[in-house]
Amino acid sequence: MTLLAEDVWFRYGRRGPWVVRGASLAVAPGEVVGLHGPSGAGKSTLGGLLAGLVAPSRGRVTVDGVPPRPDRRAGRPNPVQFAHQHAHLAMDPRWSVREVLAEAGAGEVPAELVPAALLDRFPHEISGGEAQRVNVARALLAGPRFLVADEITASLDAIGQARVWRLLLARVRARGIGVLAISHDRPLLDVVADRVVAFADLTAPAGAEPDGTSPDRAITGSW
Ligand SMILES: Nc1ncnc2c1ncn2[C@@H]1O[C@H](COP(=O)(O)OP(=O)(O)OP(=O)(O)O)[C@@H](O)[C@H]1O
Repeated sequence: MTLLAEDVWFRYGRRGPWVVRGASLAVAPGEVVGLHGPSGAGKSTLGGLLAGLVAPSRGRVTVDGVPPRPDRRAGRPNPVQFAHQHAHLAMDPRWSVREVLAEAGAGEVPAELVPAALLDRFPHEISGGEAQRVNVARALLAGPRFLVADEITASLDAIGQARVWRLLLARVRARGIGVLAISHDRPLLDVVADRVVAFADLTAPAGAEPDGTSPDRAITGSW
């Protein structure tokens, strides 16, 4: 079972600039792949495509040959879970942390990620770093085969980052979960990932646009 993007193109709206331009990428079970690139390059968009949150305009994203999506009839969550960069936005503000986690799945919640004192608080009552840890715990509770981890420790200090990654890596290695770790922090990726891919290296050459879109409208990293 491999998470696979094959010649994936994506743009927001029918006439927007291409944000993802012919990207191909594979994540194997148990592998941690780093995705590095400047702010605004399109890393989160590609992460969302790999998690099935949005569909490619062209190309395919598959897990074991089928697009990643939940199987609602069988009650199975999406095999590719997405831990969102903007953790607060990914939580229902009316739900306590306990409810957010219970909805994801049953199982032990690592206290190092979510201390018991946080469980009965609501999203607006926890910090950005705490919200990121709740989101990581939630993604793990869903029992994923793959995890897209989008800047999951950006709101944490260095010690907090190290703790979350140590715990996460131990769990994903034990369960054979493949991870796409997205960050603009290259030194962090060099430590946590088995290999690091530069977003720019996933970009098709100018002139390869499927419908002749002018290359100068393509986004290749805005900073
Ligand atoms: N929903 C949207 N509608 C229109 N454009 C969008 C949308 N989401 C993102 N974009 C644009 O797509 C481009 C890529 O955004 P994306 O969030 O994927 O980049 P990123 O590399 O993850 O950036 P960062 O590191 O700053 O999070 C940006 O120019 C952004 O403005």
